[in-house]
Amino acid sequence: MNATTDSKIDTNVLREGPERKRIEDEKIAIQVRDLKLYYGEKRALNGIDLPIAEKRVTAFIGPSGCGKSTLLRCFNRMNDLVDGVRIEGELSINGRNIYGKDVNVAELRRNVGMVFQKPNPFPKSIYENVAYGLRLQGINKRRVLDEVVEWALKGAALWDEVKDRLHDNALGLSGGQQQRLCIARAIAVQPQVLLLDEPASALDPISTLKIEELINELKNDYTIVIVTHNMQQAARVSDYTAFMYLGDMIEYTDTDTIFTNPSEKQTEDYITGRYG
Ligand SMILES: Nc1ncnc2c1ncn2[C@@H]1O[C@H](COP(=O)(O)OP(=O)(O)OP(=O)(O)O)[C@@H](O)[C@H]1O
Repeated sequence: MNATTDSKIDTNVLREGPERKRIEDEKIAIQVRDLKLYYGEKRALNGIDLPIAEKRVTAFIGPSGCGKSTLLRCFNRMNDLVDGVRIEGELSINGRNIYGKDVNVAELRRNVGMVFQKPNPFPKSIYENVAYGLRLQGINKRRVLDEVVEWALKGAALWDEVKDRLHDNALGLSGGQQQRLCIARAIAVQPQVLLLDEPASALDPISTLKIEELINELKNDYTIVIVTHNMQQAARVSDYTAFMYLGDMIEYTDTDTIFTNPSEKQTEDYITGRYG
């Protein structure tokens, strides 16, 4: 699947039926208010307002450099690790401002898992990759770990492929399997929110499909936010889509509407491949 050339949206992949989702009817898991982010002097996010619905998939789309990953990384304070970053505004998860003074960032990251573009398993066994977060929490009981490892690998649709080689090195898995392992590692600690930064961009079409099916399953239990360059993918997997441009949130609505009847010309130009 080509991330950049499939700009024509097959509307058959969009949900059918008269009911369109409305953010007003949703329980809001993450609230972003007037969020500004500066890398040194340069402003990368220009006052973003965005409610994110619980147990839904929200996609961020937009041309390269518009701030999608920067915004995603605000949700688990990954930007704290970048020198010279300054953030203004508010970002609450389940009603709690995650930039507040009393926030335990390690705990926040446990609660807000992240999967990156390039699969990044540790050079350890498949089993130990999944058990890693639990061991960090001091959980070492074999029986508990066995159960969670199996549950997470099943949740990530990888169990059947690896159950007979749990103690093999994770680096021996294919790229698509490694990415599902990273998803298993992320869900093993049972976060509430899962951030996916172009999780399928390095994968072949079959692995991509598996990841998309998995996202569909996972949204029963998790609030998912995904950055993708692939608009077919955004249309297939997400309930809500935000189109960003040069650090601004241009349009945010249900995915069906954004791909069939966007209200902003910039959105339309982007999804029809006129720029980006
Ligand atoms: N660590 C950093 N230091 C300085 N500027 C940065 C840093 N990371 C990102 N930027 C800048 O912030 C802006 C937004 O970048 P970001 O990576 O969030 O965009 P994006 O929409 O995710 O792009 P892409 O689709 O190419 O991944 C860009 O102008 C980028 O150059």
